[in-house]
Amino acid sequence: MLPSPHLPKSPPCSTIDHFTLGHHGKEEEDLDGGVEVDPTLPLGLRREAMPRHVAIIMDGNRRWARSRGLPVRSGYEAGGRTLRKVVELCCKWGIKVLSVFAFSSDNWFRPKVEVELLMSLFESGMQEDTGIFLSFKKKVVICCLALITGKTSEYLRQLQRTIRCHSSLPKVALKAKHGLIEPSDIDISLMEQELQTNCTEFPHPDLLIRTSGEFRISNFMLWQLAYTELFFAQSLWPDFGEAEFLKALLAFQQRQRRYGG
Ligand SMILES: CC(C)=CCC/C(C)=C/CC/C(C)=C/COP(=O)(O)OP(=O)(O)O
Repeated sequence: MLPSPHLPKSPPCSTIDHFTLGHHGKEEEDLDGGVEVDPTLPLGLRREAMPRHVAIIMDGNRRWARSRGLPVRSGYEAGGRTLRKVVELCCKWGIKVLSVFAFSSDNWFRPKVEVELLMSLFESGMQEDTGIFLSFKKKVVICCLALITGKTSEYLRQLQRTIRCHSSLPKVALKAKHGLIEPSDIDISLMEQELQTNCTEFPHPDLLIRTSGEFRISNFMLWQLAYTELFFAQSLWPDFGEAEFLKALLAFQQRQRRYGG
């Protein structure tokens, strides 16, 4: 991965990279709560061709706020409301895993007040009874939580009954350093075993959506996105709604996936 021009050698502290929500394989049948899968899908959408894992770069929250003369806080809050709706739609339409790019290591260099605001949004988003992830109740898996400090980490510990936290960082380098594997053992299949998204049934996103008219994947899930179909939406994330989500899914269902073959 190319180093970010803005990123110093070590970020001020470890980071939430993304939230991945989804079923944890075999436990699926034991789970209760949450939004029921709707037996009927919107017109044109085919159940058998639904992406199992959708990833989203929720871009454009601050621009949304600025364009309305609102404080940045309002943009993130509106973005949070959009996420709640999208989580519900995923449950309803039978999308099993959703990953969202919530906070990248570069985001630590935003104004302190913004960082704190995002952290507090994550906390409220994870409230068991009211949070954004409620509709995935007892089905939530959070990957890539690396040593979050302070209140947020304490909060996450309390939620472990319903939310499974995975904080493992890639361990391949350490294994090699400690002589547990030879450098020549490091191949694609070994790297695949270490993916943090392996805590879900479907570690690789089928579809990536980025909002706000930007055509980049930035540093989001670079390994997992190798064969992912990309969809770029013009709307800013707070304006992204059911119609545009549907458009992305319909476009995905038209794609021919060849995986390089
Ligand atoms: C619980 C939970 C996961 C809540 C999610 C809250 C949320 C919408 C987070 C988005 C974070 C983020 C850094 C987005 C990038 O857009 P930007 O606003 O930086 O975009 P812009 O500056 O390009 O407009």
